[in-house]
Amino acid sequence: MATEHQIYLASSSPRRSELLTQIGVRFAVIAADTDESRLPDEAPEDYVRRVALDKARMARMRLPTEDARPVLAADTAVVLDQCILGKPADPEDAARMLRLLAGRTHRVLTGVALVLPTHDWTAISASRVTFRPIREDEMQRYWRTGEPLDKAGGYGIQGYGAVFVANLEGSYSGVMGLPLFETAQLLERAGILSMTTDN
Ligand SMILES: Cc1cn([C@H]2C[C@H](O)[C@@H](COP(=O)(O)OP(=O)(O)OP(=O)(O)O)O2)c(=O)[nH]c1=O
Repeated sequence: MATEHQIYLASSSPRRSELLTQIGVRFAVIAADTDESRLPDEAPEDYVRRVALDKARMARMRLPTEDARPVLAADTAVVLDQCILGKPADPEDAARMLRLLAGRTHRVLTGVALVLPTHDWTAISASRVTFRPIREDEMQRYWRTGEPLDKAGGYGIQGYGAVFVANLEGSYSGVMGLPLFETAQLLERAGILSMTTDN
């Protein structure tokens, strides 16, 4: 049936849904609840890969076994000097993050996982983002837009946060939360083609 979903997206992020829609994949959203704490000495790349996989596996476990459709999940981290900046807790935390990022280059890593009944596939997208210097009053105003709250590193490249981005090397969709090149590769390996409605 043409309208039936091909995969599940284990994510509450509206950005991930938006990005997956962009490449024509038919999906149903399911919850992705997992412990996102970092293990001792865990490299940022290993962390995003593991958390993405955990999200997809946990969601897979809640599906009926006879439903063999793949589950996709992702995890995004903003990394500066091997430290991971999560989502800001309050305006002070958001300003602290922007002070760290301002006038410097940081990395944005997104791990993607596709879990099928018999095997799992993962991929990582790594980008380098350079911010221009940011004034204190801009930080306060940016917080009041409401944008930083639910985003890793406290900014959204797809929103007002774009004005801070002097340079991007890598994947725009990866920074936004779902790298479409890597995601499409995983889906194609699983026999799911985007840009078509006949599978
Ligand atoms: C850096 C950056 C992050 N983000 C977002 C993407 C992710 O939603 C979020 C990182 O948090 P995640 O923990 O990766 O994801 P999430 O909790 O929002 O959603 P879920 O686990 O249910 O899939 O930050 C942007 O939207 N734009 C950006 O420029």
